[in-house]
Amino acid sequence: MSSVSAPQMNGPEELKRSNSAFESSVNINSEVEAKQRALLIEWLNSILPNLNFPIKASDEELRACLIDGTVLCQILKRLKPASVDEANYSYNSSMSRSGKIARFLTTLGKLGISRFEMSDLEKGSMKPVINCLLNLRAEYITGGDIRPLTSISTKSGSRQGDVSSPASLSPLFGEERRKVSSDSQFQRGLRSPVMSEPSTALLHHVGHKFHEVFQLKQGRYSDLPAAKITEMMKSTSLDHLLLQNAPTQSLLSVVNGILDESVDRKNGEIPHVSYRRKYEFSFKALTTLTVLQVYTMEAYAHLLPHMDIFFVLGEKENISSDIAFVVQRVACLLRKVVQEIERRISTQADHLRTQNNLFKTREEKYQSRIRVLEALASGTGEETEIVMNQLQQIKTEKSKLEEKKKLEDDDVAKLMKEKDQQMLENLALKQELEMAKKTYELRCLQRETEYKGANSGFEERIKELEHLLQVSRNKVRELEANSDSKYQRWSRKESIYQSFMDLQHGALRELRFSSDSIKQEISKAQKSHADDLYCLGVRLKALAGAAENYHAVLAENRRLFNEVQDLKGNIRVYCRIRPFLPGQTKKQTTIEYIGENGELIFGNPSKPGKDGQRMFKFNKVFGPDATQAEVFSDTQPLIRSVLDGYNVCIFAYGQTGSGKTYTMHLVFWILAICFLDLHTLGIMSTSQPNGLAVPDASMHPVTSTEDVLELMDIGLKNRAIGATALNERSSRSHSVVTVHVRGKDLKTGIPLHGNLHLVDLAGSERVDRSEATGDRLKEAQHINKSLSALGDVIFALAQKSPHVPYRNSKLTQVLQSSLGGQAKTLMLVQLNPDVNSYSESLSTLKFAERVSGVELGAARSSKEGRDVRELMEQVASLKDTIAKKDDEIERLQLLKDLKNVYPGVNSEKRGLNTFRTVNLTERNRKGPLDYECLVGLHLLQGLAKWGLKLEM
Ligand SMILES: Nc1ncnc2c1ncn2[C@@H]1O[C@H](COP(=O)(O)OP(=O)(O)OP(=O)(O)O)[C@@H](O)[C@H]1O
Repeated sequence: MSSVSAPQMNGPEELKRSNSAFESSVNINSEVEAKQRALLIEWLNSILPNLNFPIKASDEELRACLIDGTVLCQILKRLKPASVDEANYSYNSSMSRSGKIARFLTTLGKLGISRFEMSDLEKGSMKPVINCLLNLRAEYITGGDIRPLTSISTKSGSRQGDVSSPASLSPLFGEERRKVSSDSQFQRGLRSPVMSEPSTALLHHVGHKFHEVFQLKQGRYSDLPAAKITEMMKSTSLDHLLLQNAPTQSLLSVVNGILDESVDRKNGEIPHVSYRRKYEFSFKALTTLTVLQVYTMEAYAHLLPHMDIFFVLGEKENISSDIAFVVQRVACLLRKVVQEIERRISTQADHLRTQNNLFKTREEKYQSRIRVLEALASGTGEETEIVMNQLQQIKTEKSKLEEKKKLEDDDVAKLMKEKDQQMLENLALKQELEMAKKTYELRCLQRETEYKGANSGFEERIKELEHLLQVSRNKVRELEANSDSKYQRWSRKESIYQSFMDLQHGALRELRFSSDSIKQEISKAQKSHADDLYCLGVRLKALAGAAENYHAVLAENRRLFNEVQDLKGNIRVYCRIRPFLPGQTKKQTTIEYIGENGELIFGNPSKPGKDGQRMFKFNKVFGPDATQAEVFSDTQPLIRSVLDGYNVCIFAYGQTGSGKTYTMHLVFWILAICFLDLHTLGIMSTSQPNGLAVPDASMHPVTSTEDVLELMDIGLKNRAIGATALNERSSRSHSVVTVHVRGKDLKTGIPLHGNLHLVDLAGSERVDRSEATGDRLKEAQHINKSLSALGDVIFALAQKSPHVPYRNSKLTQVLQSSLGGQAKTLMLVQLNPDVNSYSESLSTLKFAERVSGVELGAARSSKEGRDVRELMEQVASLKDTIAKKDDEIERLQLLKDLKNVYPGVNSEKRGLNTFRTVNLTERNRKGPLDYECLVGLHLLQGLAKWGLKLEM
């Protein structure tokens, strides 16, 4: 550095030139870019003559030229045809744009030339593209002639006579033509009066150097020895520049170039925008060398923080030492520039001081001359005075001019200051504006994105809403149509209802009127009705009393009728119809009608109509629903007459399985005293001393119900029972229970003796139906024979035949006293309603009909001394009583008819039908006779105990 001579500053002229250079350097980058672009276009035109691209084309025009990749391919084809063959590519129109560009970039990569991105060619700044192509140019060109890229390594072999190369090579940079060429350009730039001109060349040159350095970093760096780098850095033209005593602005341009290159080559890793802005700002503001120093230092200070990036990259690629070297070299260069600038500033200061001294000396010289002239002037008289005056005038003018000049200088300085300040403010404002613009753009972008997002959402929403609106409009239309139609309907209905209401109101008025009149009528009717009701109540009371009497009279009538029957001596016949048994499936009945007064219509199912019907009449017919109690209540008076000393015989007759035992069962269990199994009896004697018709029969005194039951058990065990096809437990024998009652009339002391025969006959059966065989057949034949004998006896009695064949069977012998004497006889005819038993039932009914016609003669009690006349009188009085009762019945019948007209009177009927349980003990005490009849008492008490109710 000591060898560098001080720069020759030509005072204000140099300063003015510096100022203009500073101003022009504000646009240095754009100018540099324009020149680089022009250089590139010039080169392109030279290697591709057909291109003929305008030199002053803009970035965008250049982009349009290069973007389809064809020109790039042509460049490659021109520069490196081998690459086309190697890759076997054909650069023709069929290849896609991106394919061509990619190929170009690949080839660049192979050549170790830093590439641009595809996006750089498509949009944004074209600077990376231009730099890349300039690098390509720098790799091989010498003045528009093609140097094959394969010979890049042998740079010394490049052609002489490049347009850009100087005539003579610099002694410092003479090793490589390319470098010499660049350096020569630089030197030429230094000699140029325009400051920007050499700076462009310098920038390009220094940029090229840095490009090499950074290109090594990207690709071949590791292959390059450190010594080579040192050599490269040493070979920079900066030292030369300093040695050439280049203007300060040139130095600054060099620094600018170094910084630009370093920043550009950092691939955007360094925030060069802010750095450059600050740099430019400082650059523009530099009006003095002091400021220049500040700028340089600041630029350097800005560069330093980014240097660590080199180290980071270096560490990554194990090249830290080399990078560090590069950075140190850069720092060294910058330091040199700074030192040079400092030196020049101090030199300028010295120069200014020297000039100042010179001006002062000159001023003193002029002053002394003035003084000499004054002295001369004072000694010459008038002329002198005139001269003096003139001199004085000149002096005044001069001082005025000096003052004016001073003022103007002050004004100029002030204006300069203001101008600088204004510029600073402008820059600050521009910066702010830029920032604001960018922020605004960013916000605009954000807003636009948001707006787009929101807009699409809104559009969808609007569509939905429009759809909904449409739907709701349709609905509204429908609803309107509906409501219209409804409104019309309703208005029609309203008018109808209105007229209806009017009618109704009219009708209501009429109704009210008629209701009032009806109310009056009703109150009248109520009054008369109450009167009628009162009368009716009175009548009803009378009727109730009469009805009660009627039933009492009816009962009495029946009793009297029975008594008449008894007096007549007829055998009473009660018919009982068995219900269908649970197992019977065919439920076709032969019984067609059962009357209250003993009528029975028996029908033949095979002969429907009146032909198949036959009517029978008995004393009483019990239907299938009749209970045991009902049957017993009708037979009970007959049993009671035993206590009056009468002989009573009750026997059940009917086919097998028709219910004989069922009916007699209850009576047997209570009344039996002696139980004779006729089947086991031997020959009977009719005149036994004990009054029994059956020999071997024993008499057992009983004092309680238990005694009777015990005797019954013995009898049942002795009775022969067997199963037939018609009855599972068929009684295979006749059974007779005889109750002997002995008593005494307490008034007269006359002894009384009555017998009760309860006879359960064995069932009559058709042998073919009962499927009896063997012993059963013999039994059946025997039974049928005895029954037939009974039939013969009955027939003889009915015919009033002089001979009654009692002796034909044991049965008829046992029943002789009951059938032939003055006994009260009741035959219970049992019927099976099943149609299969039609013929048996018919013969049973015929037999019963014959029996009912048998007159046994008037029954007589054993009360001795009662003669016939007395009995006849009794009959006569009874007939009278009956006649009276008949009258009474007629009267009551009338009342009954009246009651049917007024059914409300029925509540009284219940009292008439009430059953009363017989208090036998009390009755016996009140009765005409007081019996020592324990058996009868127990018998009836037993009935009461079993809950039987007897209608009295
Ligand atoms: N009124 C009735 N109510 C309910 N079941 C009855 C009635 N009459 C008879 N039966 C039933 O019919 C079946 C036959 O009755 P029962 O043995 O009394 O006949 P039967 O005439 O004595 O026969 P058999 O001459 O063969 O001894 C029995 O199972 C009995 O319980």
